[in-house]
Amino acid sequence: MASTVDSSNTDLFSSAPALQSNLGILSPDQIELAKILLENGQSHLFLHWPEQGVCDNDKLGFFDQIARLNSSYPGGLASYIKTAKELLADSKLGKNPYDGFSPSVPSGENLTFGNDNFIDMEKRGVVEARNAAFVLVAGGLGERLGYNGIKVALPRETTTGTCFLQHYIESILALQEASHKVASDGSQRDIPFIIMTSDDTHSRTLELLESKSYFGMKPTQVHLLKQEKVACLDDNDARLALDPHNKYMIQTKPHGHGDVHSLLYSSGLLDQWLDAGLKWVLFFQDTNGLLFNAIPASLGVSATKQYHVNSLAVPRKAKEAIGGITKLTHADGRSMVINVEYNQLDPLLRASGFPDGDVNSETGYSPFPGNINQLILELGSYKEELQKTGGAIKEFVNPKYKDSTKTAFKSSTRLECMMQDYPKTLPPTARVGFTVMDIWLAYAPVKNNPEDAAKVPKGNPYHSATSGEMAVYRANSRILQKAGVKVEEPVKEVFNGQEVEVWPRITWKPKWGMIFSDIKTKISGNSEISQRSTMAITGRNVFIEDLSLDGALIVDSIDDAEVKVGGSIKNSGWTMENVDYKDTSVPEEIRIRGFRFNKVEQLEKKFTQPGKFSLED
Ligand SMILES: O=c1ccn([C@@H]2O[C@H](COP(=O)(O)OP(=O)(O)O[C@H]3OC[C@@H](O)[C@H](O)[C@H]3O)[C@@H](O)[C@H]2O)c(=O)[nH]1
Ligand SMILES: [Mg+2]
Repeated sequence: MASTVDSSNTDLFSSAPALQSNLGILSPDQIELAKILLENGQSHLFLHWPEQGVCDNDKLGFFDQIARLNSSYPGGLASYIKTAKELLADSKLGKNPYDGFSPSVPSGENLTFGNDNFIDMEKRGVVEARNAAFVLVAGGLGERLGYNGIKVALPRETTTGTCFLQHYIESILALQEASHKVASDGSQRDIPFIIMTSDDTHSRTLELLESKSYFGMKPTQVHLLKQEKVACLDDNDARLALDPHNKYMIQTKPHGHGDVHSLLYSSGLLDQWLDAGLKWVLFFQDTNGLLFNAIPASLGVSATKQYHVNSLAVPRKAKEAIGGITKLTHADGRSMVINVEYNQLDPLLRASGFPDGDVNSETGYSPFPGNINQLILELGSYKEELQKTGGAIKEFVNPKYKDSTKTAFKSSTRLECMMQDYPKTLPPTARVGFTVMDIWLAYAPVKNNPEDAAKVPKGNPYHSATSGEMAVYRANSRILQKAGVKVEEPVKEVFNGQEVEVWPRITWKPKWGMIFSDIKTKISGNSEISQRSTMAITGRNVFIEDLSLDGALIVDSIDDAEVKVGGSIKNSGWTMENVDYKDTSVPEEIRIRGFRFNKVEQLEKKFTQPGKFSLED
């Protein structure tokens, strides 16, 4: 219905005379949006508007943005403002969002790398992988890291320089292939890969994919879903904030990774996946170089236990910036197992019979497992739930108040939501579980800049570019140790003010070995690798047999070449040089690590012909 200004809303518009005098330039739809704003206490947005004829294009631009904000939020701006007022009032009162619930330590599935159960779970996971879709949430700016590029373009490790996105794609492709090999009907299916982006990351993510031919994935296999930002709020009345640089624009900020559910729901992909027979949706975050060490076994757990929701977790250090998986039991008997975010765990515990708050137990860890925000959801029940909720996730607000009167904010705030809050609306019959794995195997995110990382309490993980890379070498070294290789123990070194274990710099492509039983088939005899060594395997059929490595070795081969890597290899190798993070003459992705390699000498072998070879060939 075309809308005009009739007698019933002259009152409304007379509350904003500057807007009223401009109604002539607005379309009926825009007038409708203006009404929504005025009805919801937003007349301040027009106070500075000059008379009609001045800056009219800016005014129309303003309404373009309002239309976007209104259509991209379930229930529109009116609903956003209403929720904001309620949450801001609760926050001002200091209301505990977990009121009525008491926390306790939940019990979950524990996996130990390399034992029989782990190996069985990995094999089961590989069978299931062909029924999975992967969803990467990568809309965040990474403010804590402060890196200027997109985080998925950062090298996971600098021995090969492979970036996170490439590693993720190659891991999914390796799983896809391994899964087809064991599929009973032998049919082929491409595992869908979804990336949630935002205005901050979208074009750079797309450019990276296109410039690298999607790292070998079919472009049709990859879908980008862009999340929109939400309006910022200036005060407890949820008055929308104007952009400090443009008075005809609302300031916006990210709404959080919880948007992924409504985006997936509205994309129509879930129905396609169900029709195609898929069973699992796996969510993961932008910078965890160890993640795919944990995927096959935990997918196996989901399948075996028939979990609707399976969250991956690692032992958590008190006050570490990762959420705690908690059992919350309500006075009325309801209970749920859910992530309590790291900034809320301490106050929740203090308010409910744990006077010391978030502290380590006698094990040296928090009794609450740490959420690594890798979720495995069963597709059927997920779709059913989203049909009820439309993908809306419980929101929260986290204003930073100027003072104890809690009336003014230090800077504008906004509503946020988190993807791991998805189980909050599930019925009590839902099978919600979690799987705990070793930190060295499963979790090493890159979130903190060097300065903040160096200030992390002693013994807590740094979550920096330095620790993220060192964790890849540690995990690979330990996996080879378990497979029978004598890998020399690490030395401690300090980079960018952080003391880390430096293991031999061992890397391989996912297709070389995705699960432990595969890796073991690639290793035989008695092999040893010294601490100062570097070993990069980029070929598939590379077999390590009676190798003694003290230096640097790079082996690349085509799939049809079978290469035996053995004998004694000794050279000057690659040394590590300290780099200061403040030294802007060094590229940012290197200096945030605090070291770079000096490639003094290496044995580099490439096998480009089919056949059987050994290193001497
Ligand atoms: O609006 C957003 C915000 C974030 N994200 C993505 O969500 C992921 C996580 O973002 P952050 O790194 O800021 O998350 P945080 O470190 O604050 O906490 C997150 O990871 C650690 C877990 O223990 C926490 O429970 C979880 O919330 C990233 O991949 C980021 O790109 C979005 O896609 N959109
Ligand atoms: Mg964050």
